[in-house]
Amino acid sequence: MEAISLIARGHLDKDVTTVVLSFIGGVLLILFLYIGVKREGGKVLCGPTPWPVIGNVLQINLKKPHLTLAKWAREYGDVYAIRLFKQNIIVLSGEESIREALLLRANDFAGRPKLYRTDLQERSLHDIVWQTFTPRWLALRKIVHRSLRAYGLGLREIEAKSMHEINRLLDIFESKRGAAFDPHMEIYTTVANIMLVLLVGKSLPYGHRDIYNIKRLNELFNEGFSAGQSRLLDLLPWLRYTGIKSFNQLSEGLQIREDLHARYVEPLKGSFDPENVKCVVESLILAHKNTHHLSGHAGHIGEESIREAFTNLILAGTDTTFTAIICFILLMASHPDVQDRLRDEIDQVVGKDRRPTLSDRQNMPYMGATLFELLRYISHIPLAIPHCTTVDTQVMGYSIPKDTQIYINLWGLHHDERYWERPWTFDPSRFLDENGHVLPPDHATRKRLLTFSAGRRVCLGEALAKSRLFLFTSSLLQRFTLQPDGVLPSTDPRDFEMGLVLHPDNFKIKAVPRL
Ligand code: HEM
Repeated sequence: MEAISLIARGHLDKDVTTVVLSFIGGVLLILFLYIGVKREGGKVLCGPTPWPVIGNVLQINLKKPHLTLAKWAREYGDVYAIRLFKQNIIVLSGEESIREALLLRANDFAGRPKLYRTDLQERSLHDIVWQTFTPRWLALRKIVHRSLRAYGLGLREIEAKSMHEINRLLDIFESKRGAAFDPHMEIYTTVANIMLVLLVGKSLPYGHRDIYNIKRLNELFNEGFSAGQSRLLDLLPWLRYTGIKSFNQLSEGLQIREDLHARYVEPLKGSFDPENVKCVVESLILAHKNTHHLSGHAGHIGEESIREAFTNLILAGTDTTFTAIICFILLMASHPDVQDRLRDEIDQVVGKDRRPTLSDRQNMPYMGATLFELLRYISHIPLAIPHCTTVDTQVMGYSIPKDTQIYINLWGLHHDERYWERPWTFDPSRFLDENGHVLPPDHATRKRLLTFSAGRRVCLGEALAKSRLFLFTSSLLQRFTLQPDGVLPSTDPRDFEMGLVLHPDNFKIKAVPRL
């Protein structure tokens, strides 16, 4: 204060005046940014204090942002704010805040943020995953869901389409005769093939270049759309001129995607027969033709949407399930007690003379509990996909303005000590009651498991993913004992590599035949 009054009276020399004024300006700027982040109206939002200009960027582990966000949830609570450069993001971590946002205020939180990465080639205008909450998106999601149901979600369709591919995989495992091998590419091929059959009506031979192309595209988009380093491209789009890796990854991915469209989507338009629709892409072509008269309106399915839906589904439907199966194998090899108990259950319910079917699920509670625990423990889509508010709204008494970006911290929710005893222990029994039955869906523990998220943006492939996981895992353990080859990589998901989807390190396995 004394300095200010000296300046006002002109008693300080010019240099000192400049220093003092700069200091006061700096303090005011920090206060301004601080208040900007913390006070969104209503209750005052807490959060790590942002630095001037860059916000919290340097305080976050950009390789594993979910670890930092979970740590901050313990410090600042279930609703807190962070700032990345000039962008405010609200992080929801607790059960109450996530359920209120996604279920009670479903429409308010159903948007997707506008990001440089998803706006490239206007993809966010036509796809399911990144398009924001509009009547047009609703119409597209409804049609894709309906066609997934028709060509993939019915029990008979899934079983027929999946078991053919799974049997091919099991024969490859058998051919290894118990020797150690790396199962990643074989499993990836099987999962991708089930999606291809569903989407375009055909599968590819093992080793086909397009399986590698789909895998490469998945890797590129997985890194390119994570909440980690590649996020910088949204905040500072000019970085694309600096040769930044994430921009090159996106460009390469977009080219592979074009090539896949040309080889798998375009030919179906030529051979399309409206009387004999056999797969999801053909049913979208039919919807495109049937909605032609609505051109320019919400209900119209454009050509771009057919292509984008193909990309969304082949990517979302492959990497997520592939990673869950790989983690299952890794956990079985390191938890022989769980593996033995599962095999006993399979032997008892299915026996050895037939393959498991989806109708066996209801009689296999330990398998059900193990798959729930797998999805909780690995939480391999740790921050879901960013949401965005569509109107001025609130959660747990905190006011949140329209167009605010929201992170749904599933990782934090699934490893929160308030809800899960020993959250870093893999323990399927937490999903069983005292009689050995799987906890019912309305049990508090089940309601806290939100691996597929919830509400308007809930995963479109939840039923498909759960069915395929059951068929894969039960068929695998029916025929093989899974054993480690030497030292396995860490099974602790905190060590997994970050992307939109987390992955463990590669490993080899022995699949010793049982039958
Ligand atoms: C274990 C397997 C899977 C897991 C854990 C998983 C999880 C998720 C999660 C957390 C989201 C984000 C939801 C949100 O933003 O709140 C999501 C979205 C989505 N998933 Fe899955 N998923 C899996 C498998 C699949 C499969 C097999 C398909 C394909 C049929 C699929 C298609 C989608 C689509 C299209 C979206 C975007 C939905 C939208 O934005 O409206 N997923 N998934």
